[in-house]
Amino acid sequence: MTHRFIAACRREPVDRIPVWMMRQAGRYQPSYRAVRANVSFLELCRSPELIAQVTLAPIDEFGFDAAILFSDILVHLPAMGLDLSFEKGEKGKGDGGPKIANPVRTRADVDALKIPDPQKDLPYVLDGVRAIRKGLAGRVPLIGFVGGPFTVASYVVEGGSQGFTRLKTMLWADPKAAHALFEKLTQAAIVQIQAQIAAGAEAAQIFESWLGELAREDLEEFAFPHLARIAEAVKKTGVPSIFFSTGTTSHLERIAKLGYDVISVDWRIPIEDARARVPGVAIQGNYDSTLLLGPKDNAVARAQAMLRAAGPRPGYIFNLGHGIQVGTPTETVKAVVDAVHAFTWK
Ligand SMILES: Cc1c2[nH]c(c1CCC(=O)O)Cc1[nH]c(c(CCC(=O)O)c1C)Cc1[nH]c(c(CCC(=O)O)c1C)Cc1[nH]c(c(C)c1CCC(=O)O)C2
Repeated sequence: MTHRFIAACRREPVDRIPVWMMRQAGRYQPSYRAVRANVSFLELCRSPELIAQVTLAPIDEFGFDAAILFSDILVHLPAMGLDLSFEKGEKGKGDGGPKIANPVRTRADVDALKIPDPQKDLPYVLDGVRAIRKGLAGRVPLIGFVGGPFTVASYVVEGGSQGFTRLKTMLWADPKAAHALFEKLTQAAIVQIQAQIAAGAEAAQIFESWLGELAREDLEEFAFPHLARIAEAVKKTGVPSIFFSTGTTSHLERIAKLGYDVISVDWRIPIEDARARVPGVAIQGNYDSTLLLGPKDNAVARAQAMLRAAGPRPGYIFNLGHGIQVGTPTETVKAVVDAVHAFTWK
């Protein structure tokens, strides 16, 4: 029988509303922090056994309807020739953000980038996918993922989480270099997502988190053509595709034409508006993750209100508008997941 998460991606009727949460494996969980006490973030991403362990933990703990591969949108950068590390954050707060010691600034830097070979360069990701599928034993589907070209480029050009000014300046000052960079990052995304699917991923999410930084004409020139190619590549494999971004709901109708089965929206749009504006795709979202930091009863009530607003029409997946935050109480996550599963319109 088709699982309710896959059914919702395809806009088919479901027995209960499927729910998962972006970053559902992470530092808000004591079990994750225990694993990270002994290994760095990149060591964790490179161990198939640990990948499987941390991916499965939130499924067992909260009963989510989908698992998401534990990895990162930047894991392939060393294979492209970039010196990636995750900085140590403040003591007791885990690692800080990503750092790239040799960021891409010129056309020559772009030309030097290699396209990764997932079998050779990222075997631990694919072994991780296989280990997760084994551990899941068919309980819920596994989502594979890659970063979108604009979002990955922002780290590659800025050298870390330092905004978008350098990358956007490159668009105007050297558009040929920018196009060449997006082209390489698109190819890298396609080979990775295809390899994850071949290894057993049953859906694919594209994290284009920072797309809302671009104006419409720049989206048309530098982003949408690449994102449509990634959608096309996933479509050929037969698994459902999910497109995630933030700050982009003013372009929702256009994004719905990129070829993805599901569009993940943030909390800046009422969920009923998102569903009404693009009835030809499934919608995922759009709960404000900060609500999970507040009182549990309010978090549950707001989840129920969102479901009422989303309405009974097939093609809806409960998720957050962006990732779950450090400090989120696990009891609140459990209460919200249970409330989604208990919800009916009758
Ligand atoms: C922008 C981005 C990155 N990585 C990712 C994105 C896009 C999604 C988004 O917008 O939130 C994607 C990502 N990163 C991670 C996942 C795992 C799957 C999941 O549970 O959703 C996914 C899907 C684990 C992670 N990726 C990272 C962590 C924290 C690392 C730790 O354990 O200390 C996790 C669990 C580190 C990371 N990785 C990245 C940054 C900026 C940081 C530092 C910020 C932070 O610490 O939260 C790059």
